Amino acid sequence: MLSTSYAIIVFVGLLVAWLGRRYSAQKPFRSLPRVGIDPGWFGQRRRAAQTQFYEHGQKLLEQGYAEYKDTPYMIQTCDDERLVVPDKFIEELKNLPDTQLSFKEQLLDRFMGGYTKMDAVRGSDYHREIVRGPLTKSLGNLLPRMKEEAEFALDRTLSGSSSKGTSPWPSTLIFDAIGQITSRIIVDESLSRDPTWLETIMGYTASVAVVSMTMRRLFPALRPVAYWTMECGRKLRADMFKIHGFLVPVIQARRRRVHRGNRRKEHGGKGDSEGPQDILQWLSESAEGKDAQPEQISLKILFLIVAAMHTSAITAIHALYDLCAHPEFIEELRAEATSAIEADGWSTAALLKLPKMESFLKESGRTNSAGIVSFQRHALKPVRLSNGFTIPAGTHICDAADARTRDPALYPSPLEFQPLRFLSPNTETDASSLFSSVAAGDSWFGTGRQACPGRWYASAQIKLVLCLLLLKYDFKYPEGKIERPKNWVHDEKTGPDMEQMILIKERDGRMGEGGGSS
Ligand code: HEM
Repeated sequence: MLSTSYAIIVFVGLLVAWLGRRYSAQKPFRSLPRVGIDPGWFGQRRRAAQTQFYEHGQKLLEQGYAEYKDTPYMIQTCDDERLVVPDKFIEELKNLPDTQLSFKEQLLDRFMGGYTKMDAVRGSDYHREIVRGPLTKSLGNLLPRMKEEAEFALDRTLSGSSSKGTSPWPSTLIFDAIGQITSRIIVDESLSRDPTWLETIMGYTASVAVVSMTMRRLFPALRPVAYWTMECGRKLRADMFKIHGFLVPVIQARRRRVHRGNRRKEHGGKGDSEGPQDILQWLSESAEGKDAQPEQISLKILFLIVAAMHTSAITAIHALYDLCAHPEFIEELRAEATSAIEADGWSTAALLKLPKMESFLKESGRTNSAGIVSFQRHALKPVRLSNGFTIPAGTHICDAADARTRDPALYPSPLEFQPLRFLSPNTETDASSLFSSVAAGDSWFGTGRQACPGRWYASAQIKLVLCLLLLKYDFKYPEGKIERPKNWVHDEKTGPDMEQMILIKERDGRMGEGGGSS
């Protein structure tokens, strides 16, 4: 009897504490408007609200964008509740330090960093600094290598499928080219062309996506069990294990080489000349303490693979689809690329003389959002907005980037694809007209201080692949297909239809037209 009363008292105490926590967590947002179904005080309508967002998130955010220009509003997404911040406030937030508004923390949260091991980048920024520093600064030196890999991969994919009498999927063609370039930039050794390594790094991002999506929908207490028992968890662990198995011996061998060189120098001999110029080396040289352990370096490479590969490939696939849908523009871009490369060779200088391509890529980015929200940040400290509202610590914020791209006040005739919409008369001096620029606030690469540090590399890589395609190949949709395929939208993600065919042949006619059809 006594123990029953005791249990009831404990239960009521816990319930009151839980209600108190929920009340104080939700209180700051109660005065704000909301779009979509309210999940309710006890989360009793959360499932319905999540399903609504999964199916109609894009429409809901369009509604929010139209109705709330001056006030932040709440929305239940497929995982947490978000505070959507209208454009008006982004200027005041975009340059806050990541100790206050953190891109990384929200990313690790959404991508289940503890399970996917992406949390290896928590607590240090070597990965970001390597990309922003040595990678970007070395672009000029890296370009010949990038071109070699792109040509190798395009040729491999096209000759492979032409020998089977088929056309490759454009998505396969682009993923192979981007994957091969990135592979060599990560590790400039024969490993970069090893088929098992390539297959593993290319499949790894998909494994991360599946695990994080699966885990996010599970009750937190069930996640550890799911991670160890579900097929997607097993696949992710196997991918990571294989990638470590490839990278760790390379890191160790390089360190042994440096060590031997240093000993030779100590004894008056000659040390080794400069080490390889690749991401693995830059990370190994700059990381300190625990971060310098080979497994930790390998985990940081895994993070960069997720950040770099899929994003770049999807951007290039969109661009290819948009080009096929605007064949009249192909000749214009081809002429521009031809004259830039005739003048400066295959160099970064040439890639900066493509004003039409820059505008075209920006328009392709505008009309094919990377996701329906952007500027995703986790508030680590409270932030006071100019309208007096304080964003509490712990809030996940975002902006309605996709809805913004169709705002006629910002983009006249927003539903029309205008390849030269962003053309600037002075591309060479007007950095904001470049695809890599985040100055105008409408970039694929994010906003402000924590915008993508890989954007210069990504832009060079995509322009390189497009130039190669334009100069060496003719491509078009199969007969009867005029418009580009519609993008899919689920949850907060969108992407191109991966199964659209295009016909592609070498321009000198050596390679026969593939047999793909729509
Ligand atoms: C077209 C390809 C790419 C797109 C569209 C893209 C997009 C983005 C976006 C939107 C962000 C978040 C920025 C924000 O919210 O303001 C980001 C962050 C990041 N990106 Fe990219 N990215 C691309 C390619 C790359 C490449 C090639 C690399 C590396 C070589 C890279 C490395 C990173 C890293 C390390 C971060 C995290 C930065 C941080 O922790 O503050 N990205 N990217």
